[in-house]
Amino acid sequence: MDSLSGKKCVHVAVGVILGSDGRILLAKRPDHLHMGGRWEFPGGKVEEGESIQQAMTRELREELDIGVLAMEKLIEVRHDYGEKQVFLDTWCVTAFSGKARGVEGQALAWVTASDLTDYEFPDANQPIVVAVQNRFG
Ligand SMILES: Nc1nc2c([nH]c(=O)n2[C@@H]2O[C@H](COP(=O)(O)OP(=O)(O)OP(=O)(O)O)[C@@H](O)[C@H]2O)c(=O)[nH]1
Ligand SMILES: [Mg+2]
Repeated sequence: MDSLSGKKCVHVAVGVILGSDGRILLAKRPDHLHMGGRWEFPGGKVEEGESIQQAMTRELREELDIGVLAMEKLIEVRHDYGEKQVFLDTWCVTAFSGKARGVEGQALAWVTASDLTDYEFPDANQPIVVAVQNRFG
């Protein structure tokens, strides 16, 4: 809990998943969720007692049925949505096992770093897109 605002800060594991051809995996958020209909980097909330690696591994197994083999830190982004604050703990997933599929029925897209600007992301994601383009663009 953020003691200044009293608003809960949600710690989110965000995965920039790199395919073997250098493209990046995006997933479409279901319409009924927060920021629904926008494209996101797969991931989800870090649970109590979990490390970021454990959370990323669990979320990407649940959402995409892949196994995280290697990840490295990219950027930390804090954003206030008004109704909630998010801490997007963003890592590049540089190696994974299996073939990604949208386990929850979500659409997936493999996108080059330079094409990321064609996609509509949640409001917090702009610094992530810039960081990805700086590193891989
Ligand atoms: N996964 C993900 N979440 C993001 C991104 N950008 C962003 O603002 N978020 C926000 O982070 C929060 C948590 O993400 P989530 O909804 O994926 O959490 P989750 O998988 O644990 O789902 P759940 O709510 O069903 O437990 C949401 O409010 C979401 O809008 C992003 O690129 N990827
Ligand atoms: Mg999620």
